Amino acid sequence: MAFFMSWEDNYRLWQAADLTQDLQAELTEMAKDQNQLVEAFTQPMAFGTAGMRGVMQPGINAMNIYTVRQATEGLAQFMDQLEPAKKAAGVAISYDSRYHSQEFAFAAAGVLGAHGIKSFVFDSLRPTPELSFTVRHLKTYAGIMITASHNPKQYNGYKIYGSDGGQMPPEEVDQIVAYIEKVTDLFSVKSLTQPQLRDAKLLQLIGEDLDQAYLAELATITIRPDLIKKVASELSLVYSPLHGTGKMLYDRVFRTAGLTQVAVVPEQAVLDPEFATTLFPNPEFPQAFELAEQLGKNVKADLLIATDPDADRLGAAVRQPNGDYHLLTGNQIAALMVNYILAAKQAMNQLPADGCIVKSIVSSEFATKVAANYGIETRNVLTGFKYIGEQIEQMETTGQGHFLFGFEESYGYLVKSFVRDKDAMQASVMLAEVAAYYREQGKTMYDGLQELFEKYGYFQERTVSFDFPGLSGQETMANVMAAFREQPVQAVDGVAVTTTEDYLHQTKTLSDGTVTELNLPQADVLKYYLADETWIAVRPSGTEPKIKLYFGVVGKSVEASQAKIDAYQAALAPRFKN
Ligand SMILES: O=P(O)(O)OC[C@H]1O[C@H](O)[C@H](O)[C@@H](O)[C@@H]1O
Repeated sequence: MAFFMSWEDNYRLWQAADLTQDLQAELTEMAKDQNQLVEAFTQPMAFGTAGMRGVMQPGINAMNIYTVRQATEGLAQFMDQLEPAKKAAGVAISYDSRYHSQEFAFAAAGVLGAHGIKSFVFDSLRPTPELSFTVRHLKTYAGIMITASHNPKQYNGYKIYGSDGGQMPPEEVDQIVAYIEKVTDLFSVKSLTQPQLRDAKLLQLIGEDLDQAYLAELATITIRPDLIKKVASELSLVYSPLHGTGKMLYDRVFRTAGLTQVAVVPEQAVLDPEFATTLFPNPEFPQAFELAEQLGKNVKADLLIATDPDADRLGAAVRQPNGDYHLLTGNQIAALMVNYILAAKQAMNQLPADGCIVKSIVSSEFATKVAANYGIETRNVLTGFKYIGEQIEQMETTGQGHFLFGFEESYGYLVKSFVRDKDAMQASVMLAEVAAYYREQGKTMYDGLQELFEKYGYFQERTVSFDFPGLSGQETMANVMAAFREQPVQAVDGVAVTTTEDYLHQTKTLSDGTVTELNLPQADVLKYYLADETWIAVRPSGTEPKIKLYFGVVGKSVEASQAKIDAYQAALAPRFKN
């Protein structure tokens, strides 16, 4: 498929192709709406924050068997020019509960097989973090995860992992993308069938063997098993896999950690590509917790946990004194875990002097402040867990720094480095242990959060998204970002901006005009620091057609902090008008 062809030419090629029956029918349906054709046939899919993600439909800007083969052909050609041992190390492949996920996984194996590259494919769906673990455990050269994470059911996606188990960083992905772009005829990519792969010994199914190895590592997450044991009979949890891969392991994960009172939300423990009980299978949205809350009230659960369909994100709600549930934000969950991990390790004399936590530049300073109290450094990276993975790799190869925790505000956390992406299985165990910690003191996690607020300040954050769908949306987003640079923000709601960081130009500008260089990779992000400890960031999302506006404030109460955010949001909102 030529990339510089008009959408009409691309569309004609697809019309003439011998498509699968489903895609043929969908193409006929799409023909009724020219806008849809323009969207699907103008430009190919891009690799964003978390790989390639798009709606499942015909087209070059869509997820379908042909674009999956095309992407894999690029990876295979890239691997062809590696030294033989690396190529021979093969590729691990997993997939989630979405429509076509398994089909795409085996399609990828088929293309790799046509290049003589061996695939290790899961016998059924497994979490993204388990795939990351598998790449490291089997020492494969790369990994592929077929998932659109928490996106709606119409979407699917393709993530590539490097041999360290982290999502491949942009420099390597760019090399692979250069190969992908050369695959101009999507319909002639060679692919072996499963029997052919097996005959050629280029396919190995994996499953229980990897589960056991991963579970053995998960068993090491608990810092104080004694604590859990002590309160296990009273600590009640509700868990929901939101119709996805968390279902495969949660039971054994919690049991291994010593948690005995775990009730699963039965309707959401059904593997379902429709995600029928959720508006969005995303634990960031309160609606995803409706059924968990009902069950929680029945069993008087202390803690509700939900993981997204590929089990890399985790959301949680804690019981308040009146019996209602309080949804925690990703930043609060991280602060609670950081506080517990550091306190427990310090008490056990296990806190390394060069320990550090890693977070993204759009995540809260709450955890930073907690960590500083224990003398622990916080490193900041760009959005994307791959950058946290990169830091871990650096610490382990240089011996400088000791990874203690990684997180992003977008509900992603990592406790231990046997996985190099966010891991909701690890986080589930750790959060349950935090609940046990408070329970043992006769408190709830809600009380614990209030204590942290009182000690460190009432940190509150909010992420507001402005949607700009379609090709025209891309242009509008570019204009909005350009306007932020052309008419710089000097004050917000009357509060002066003291520092502006522009990650695209890699500059840090103080209000007196002094400019210094930022030492993070280039990215379209602007971050403002205000005179009152507030920070505000703005960036186009790398996974969805939207601009995200982030606020982080500290105040004397939750209400005061929230009121500040309201005022700042109102002041900046006009900049996002179309
Ligand atoms: O803000 P975005 O670019 O949409 O990314 C939001 C999140 O998307 C995915 O979950 C990535 O794995 C995360 O690393 C990222 O934080």
